[in-house]
Amino acid sequence: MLRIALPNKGRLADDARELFNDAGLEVRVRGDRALTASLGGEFEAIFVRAADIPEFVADGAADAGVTGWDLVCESERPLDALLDLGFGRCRIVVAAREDSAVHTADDLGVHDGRAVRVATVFPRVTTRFFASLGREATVVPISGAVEIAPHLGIADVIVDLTSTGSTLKVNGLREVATVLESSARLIATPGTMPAAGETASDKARALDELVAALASVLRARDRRYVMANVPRAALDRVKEVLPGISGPTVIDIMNGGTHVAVHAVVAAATIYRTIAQLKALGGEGILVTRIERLMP
Ligand SMILES: Nc1ncnc2c1ncn2[C@@H]1O[C@H](COP(=O)(O)OP(=O)(O)OP(=O)(O)O)[C@@H](O)[C@H]1O
Ligand SMILES: O=P(O)(O)OC[C@H]1O[C@H](OP(=O)(O)OP(=O)(O)O)[C@H](O)[C@@H]1O
Ligand SMILES: [Mg+2]
Repeated sequence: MLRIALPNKGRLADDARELFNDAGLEVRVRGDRALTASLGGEFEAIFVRAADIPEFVADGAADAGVTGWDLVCESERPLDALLDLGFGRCRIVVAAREDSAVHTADDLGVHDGRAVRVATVFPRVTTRFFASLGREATVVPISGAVEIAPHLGIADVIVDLTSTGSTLKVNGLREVATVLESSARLIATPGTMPAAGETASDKARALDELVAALASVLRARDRRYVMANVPRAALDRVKEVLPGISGPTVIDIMNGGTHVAVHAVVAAATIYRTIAQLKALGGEGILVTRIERLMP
């Protein structure tokens, strides 16, 4: 049995569950407050706080887990990061009061004759960041609502998460420097994956299957399957528009005359341009669909 720690609530919980469902590992919980669930086959989930997941996985209480890279870094535990899951994108930043004299990392020196005071829920990441700048800092550990600290006079700056920037703005704070870029990761207990030449244990094989299943869903998410009827005479130029994985599939159309059908996997981000280019080349009956999974 491979035990996977998933966030029980908060920013990462819904996306993690959706990803596992899409990968065919359906989270079947016995009610809202259940702490464990079967994911089918040899997988089971435990639901815990995102901040505790690095510890649980490092200790082997769970074999794998989904949590933020920020929390993995803060834990300072050795962990195998197996996949960037693409959601929970945010940054840990240094922020100062809008009316303060701190504008860039260069201004993070001595304040009123003493080291800068930094309020944060990330004391270790913060300590490492200031050490990397060669600056002294006094870390003021706080467990939440950090944004208020500079206004209470208990800190000069904060180190906290931001994504849209609206929380900083609402609290009269200005971003000064980026400390870390974060997103959700699949992590595993070190040593679970077999090294080259080692025979895989049942756990290692299950973990390998999990990584392959999640990766195939992530790969599919930013791609689309395009089908179109195009003039045979334009095929060379169509191939430039539809590179596909190994070039587009070209299919004869019954009574298609001068037209053939082309199918290809393309980038979702530029699909609007692909469609416009196909149209410009005489493409008709253009159809775009989502892909559930994509294995290279
Ligand atoms: N604004 C955000 N945008 C994107 N991802 C975020 C954002 N805030 C947090 N995250 C990610 O989600 C993780 C968990 O944050 P979340 O807010 O769910 O819990 P928490 O505030 O740390 O703890 P709790 O609410 O359980 O006390 C963070 O460590 C980070 O990786
Ligand atoms: O840049 P923004 O888009 O405004 O996001 C940043 C905010 O999001 C997180 O808090 P969250 O909303 O998770 O609330 P919490 O403090 O209860 O964790 C984080 O701690 C920031 O306060
Ligand atoms: Mg939060």
